[in-house]
Amino acid sequence: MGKRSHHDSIEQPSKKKSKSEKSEKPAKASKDKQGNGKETTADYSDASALSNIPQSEIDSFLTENVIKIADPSPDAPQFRPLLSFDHLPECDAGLYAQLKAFPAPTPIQSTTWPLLFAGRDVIGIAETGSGKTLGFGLPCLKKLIDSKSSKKPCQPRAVIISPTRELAMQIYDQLVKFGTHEKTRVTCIYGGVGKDEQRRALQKAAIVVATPGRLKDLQNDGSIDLGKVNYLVLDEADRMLDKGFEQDIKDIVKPMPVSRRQTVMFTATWPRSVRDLAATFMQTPVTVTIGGDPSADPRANTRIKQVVEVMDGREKEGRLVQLLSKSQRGHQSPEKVLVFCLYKKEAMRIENLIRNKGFKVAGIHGDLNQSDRFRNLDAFKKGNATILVATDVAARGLDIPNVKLVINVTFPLTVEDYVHRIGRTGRAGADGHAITMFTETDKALSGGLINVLKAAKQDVPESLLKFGTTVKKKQHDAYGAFFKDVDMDKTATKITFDD
Ligand SMILES: Nc1ncnc2c1ncn2[C@@H]1O[C@H](COP(=O)(O)OP(=O)(O)OP(=O)(O)O)[C@@H](O)[C@H]1O
Repeated sequence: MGKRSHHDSIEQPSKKKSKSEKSEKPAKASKDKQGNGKETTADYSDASALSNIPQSEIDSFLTENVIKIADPSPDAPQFRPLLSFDHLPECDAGLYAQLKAFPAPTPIQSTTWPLLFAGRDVIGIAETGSGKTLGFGLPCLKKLIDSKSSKKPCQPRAVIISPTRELAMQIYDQLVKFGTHEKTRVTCIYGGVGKDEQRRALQKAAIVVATPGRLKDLQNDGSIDLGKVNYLVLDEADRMLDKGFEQDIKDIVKPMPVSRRQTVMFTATWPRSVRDLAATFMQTPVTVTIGGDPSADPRANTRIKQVVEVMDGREKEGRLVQLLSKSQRGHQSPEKVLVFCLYKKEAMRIENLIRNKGFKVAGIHGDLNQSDRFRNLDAFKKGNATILVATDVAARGLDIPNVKLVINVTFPLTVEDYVHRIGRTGRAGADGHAITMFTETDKALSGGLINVLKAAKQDVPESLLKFGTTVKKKQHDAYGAFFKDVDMDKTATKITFDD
């Protein structure tokens, strides 16, 4: 059987056979145009150990992991997913040393790595906690290590943009951990702290991880020149493309050369509302989806047990204390619990309530200064505080070990945000548990929530069904950007984005 026939099981344009299918030669991306109008310097082909694997094994891998690869370039070379770290292309500088801690690439890594090594633009959609950071991070480091680029000051080659400061730091930490030899060439810039040290670090940075506001600031005052960027990542891409960030992203991307830039977008949720805008930043991107149809409703990680409790708003605090007592006092060591609120003022009130009940609690929201935000998150990571009360600033991307339970005290503004919030538990193959308090004021989102529950084969309570199953076409232009239209806390302040 021809080695390319695995495309039968994945979404591909049917018009023509690719060049590699016709020749039956191993697929290879080179300095040639790739059928997508882009010049790349990538040189990638399947490793011989990978080429020798029977096609049936590749097909089983794609089917079992429900992997879809949609490539709009029929003539572009196609590659096999990497089934093992042994299938990675050669690279100097011990880039792969830290991978020994893991048994194998996760499906999103297996499938997107070859495409990224080959220089393609990629949209990667996979459940929360499935290793997307290394999915875009490892090819980024490899590109840097392989390049013989000059080390001009303040002209980074790669930019990774993240919606929050904590997530930017987490991505930075991962890159430094894997790219030990390049660590001095990676830097992280975000708002809420001084600019001078960041300007100094930019002098030798080849990879910059950043939040959009501070990156734009430093770009505007001439501290950074993005004209040589050839690898751009939007992590949490749907958030980065929503109305709250759209203009910043457009401004940041403007000086980056289109023809040589590889653009990469990763997320767990990919609503229709951002897809057209995404296309304007990319050139014939390959869309890789793990675990389901990208056009369906947002999908939660199926290892998370989701429970929705419909109640009156006045019952929430009593129920919260009850749940926390069970998780903190019924065990030898208290479980780590993440409690989500919608508003900053609400988060502060709930944090005080929990503290007054004698639990070890910390908080994270936009009204805290940055050092408090980092300190409190760290206390939770280390277990010095076993409960963290957060706004949606902690909903996306944060990889906190051993969070056993997520409690949503107030439902978020979108079902996508719900999927990200509960995704703070059940990471990297672990099981998780999420309990959501749902009131009549949230009923506009009942249809979307019901679909998320059903898709993950979770129980849907009768009391939730009563609110209706209709899904509104468009919920909000910007997740978390608006004041919720509910008079539950008059002093609550709007959730703002990070700079
Ligand atoms: N190949 C692998 N095998 C096992 N664990 C892995 C592998 N790659 C990464 N991980 C671990 O999985 C955890 C989750 O990874 P990561 O934070 O990248 O998830 P994510 O998909 O970006 O999640 P989110 O959608 O919430 O941002 C991390 O602790 C990471 O170290």
